[in-house]
Amino acid sequence: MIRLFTAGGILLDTVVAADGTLGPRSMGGNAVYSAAGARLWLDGVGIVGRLPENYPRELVAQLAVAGIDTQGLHFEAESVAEGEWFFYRPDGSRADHLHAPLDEPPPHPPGTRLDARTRGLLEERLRLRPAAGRDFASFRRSHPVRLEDVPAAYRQARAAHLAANRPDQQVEMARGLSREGIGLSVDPGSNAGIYPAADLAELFRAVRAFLPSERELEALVPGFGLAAGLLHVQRLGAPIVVVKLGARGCGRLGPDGALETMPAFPVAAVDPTGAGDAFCGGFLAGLVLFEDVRAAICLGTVSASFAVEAFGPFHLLDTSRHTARARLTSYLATLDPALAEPLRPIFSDLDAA
Ligand SMILES: OC[C@H]1O[C@H](O)[C@H](O)[C@@H]1O
Repeated sequence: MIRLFTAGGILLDTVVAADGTLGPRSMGGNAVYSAAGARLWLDGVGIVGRLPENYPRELVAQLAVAGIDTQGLHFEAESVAEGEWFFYRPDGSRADHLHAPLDEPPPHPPGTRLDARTRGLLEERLRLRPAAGRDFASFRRSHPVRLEDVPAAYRQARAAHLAANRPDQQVEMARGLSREGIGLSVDPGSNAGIYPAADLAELFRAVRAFLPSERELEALVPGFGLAAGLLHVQRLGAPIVVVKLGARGCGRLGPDGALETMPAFPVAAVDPTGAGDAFCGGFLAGLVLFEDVRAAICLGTVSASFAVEAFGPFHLLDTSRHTARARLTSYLATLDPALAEPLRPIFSDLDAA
């Protein structure tokens, strides 16, 4: 039985980490990382998305072996010629919209630590090269995930996470799924600043939780800053709003209206790709299990901590629930006791999940 599903992109990513390490080409995409983040806590997690005809079938099979239901994945007749590349900078920012042909071997063996000059030249080369065909971003614009992609077997789910998608279809999915009684979390992604106001109002009416990054919140309500931005978005109608702050954790307005932040779990981060998505999946799993926002934040935080420990989603996907629970306990120990103590009895229910 599907309890929760995620919908969004399924891509092929290549990452150059902030320390210059070139990662292997990996399965990526916001739907994958958010599903992985949820699966860490729950069985019955499905994924909905559209894939190009030439997407490696073995990666989809690997996702299924890791416990994600893949009947919501649909292959299109069209192929993609170019994979995504991301370059992280030491300050945590990322250069994206960079692509290279999928049929070309990587310029250096994965695992190579590129020095600053080599890395800069590679980024520049990818930026300047003419496109050799369809990339994943344009594929997703032509083939957005749609409401009708959600299989009948998923319509009984308690919850769904709508990862960044073409805005018209994200709103359409939110409208349709909320009418069916499915509790939704939504990540606007980099489209945050381009939603027409009427669509945003409709989106906020349909969702339970709105989960932008700091940059996306700023794009939605420019110049407000965190606390006032969160208040403004909440007043627009989103019942729960949590802003993702990257390595600084996340924030929301507490019951007294003041900004309450919760830290990230400190790990040796290898690749931050997908951390925000993994947080969203873990967060929604937490809402399904506990109906408690702080508890949901803890689960999202732990999911994100595993996502950043390796390149690609399979380290997170291969993490056992036992290991996740142990990290949750360690995370609680990093929190202010006033915050942590009320959460301990809530998490004792995790054994039954
Ligand atoms: O944010 C992480 C994911 O979304 C992007 O679309 C990348 O593919 C990446 O895997």
